[in-house]
Amino acid sequence: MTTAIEIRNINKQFVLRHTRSLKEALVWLLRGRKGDLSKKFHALRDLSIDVEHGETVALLGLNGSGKSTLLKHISGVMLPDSGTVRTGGRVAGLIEVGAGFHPDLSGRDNVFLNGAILGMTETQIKEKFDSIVEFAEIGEFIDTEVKFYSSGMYLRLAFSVAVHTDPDVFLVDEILAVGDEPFQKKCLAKIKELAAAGKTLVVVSHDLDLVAHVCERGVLLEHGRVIMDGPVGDVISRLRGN
Ligand SMILES: Nc1ncnc2c1ncn2[C@@H]1O[C@H](COP(=O)(O)OP(=O)(O)OP(=O)(O)O)[C@@H](O)[C@H]1O
Repeated sequence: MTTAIEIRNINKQFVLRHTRSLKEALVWLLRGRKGDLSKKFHALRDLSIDVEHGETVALLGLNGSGKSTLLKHISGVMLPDSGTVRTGGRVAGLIEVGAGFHPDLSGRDNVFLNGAILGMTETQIKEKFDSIVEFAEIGEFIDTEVKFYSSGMYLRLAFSVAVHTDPDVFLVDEILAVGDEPFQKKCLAKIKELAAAGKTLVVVSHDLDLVAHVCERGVLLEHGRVIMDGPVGDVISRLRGN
């Protein structure tokens, strides 16, 4: 196996904007703007992790532990303040449902837009278009502007485009939550099909039974650090406090 994702010592801080009183702002100005009026929050701390091609990894942890932030770094939509992120092969997936979709364009146009963003050529998208629409079960709504879609319809189309890009690394963030049950089952079957075909999966979900079903490896985050990395069952047991 070769490395699909190589993350070395990444750090990410967010600026927390606080509303300051006029007095505080005045004192800050009179002191020559010394210090920082905003506070910083360390979301990822010196985090390193390697994922081999074909591994299925669940990112686990309590709310705010940094799972989604880490996934955004793997996808490249976020850059670390320091450290490096390297990925091998095509990376696709669902991180924020609807990201990469333009609300004023139809579903059809968005398939072409999103497909292109995910690295497909126009010919490839044309070839797969019918299959994308069929999987999404969007039917006649494909020519409706996506701003009129329900969150489930967004998810269906976005998921369908992502799986049709033939990704080497597939990222999934808590997306199945907005789909109805039959579609969740269909997505899950597709995700397992990708895993069986040797694709690399990184999944963020609070549905521990689901991740135990889909992933073999678990990575537990706490305050932006990896505190456990091992078989998913062991990591889930720790998370559940067993
Ligand atoms: N763009 C941002 N600006 C400021 N703070 C942010 C931003 N994105 C994330 N954070 C903060 O970073 C921390 C980690 O967020 P993240 O979404 O990665 O957590 P998570 O483990 O995925 O949580 P959850 O289980 O609730 O989805 C949180 O405290 C969050 O408020």
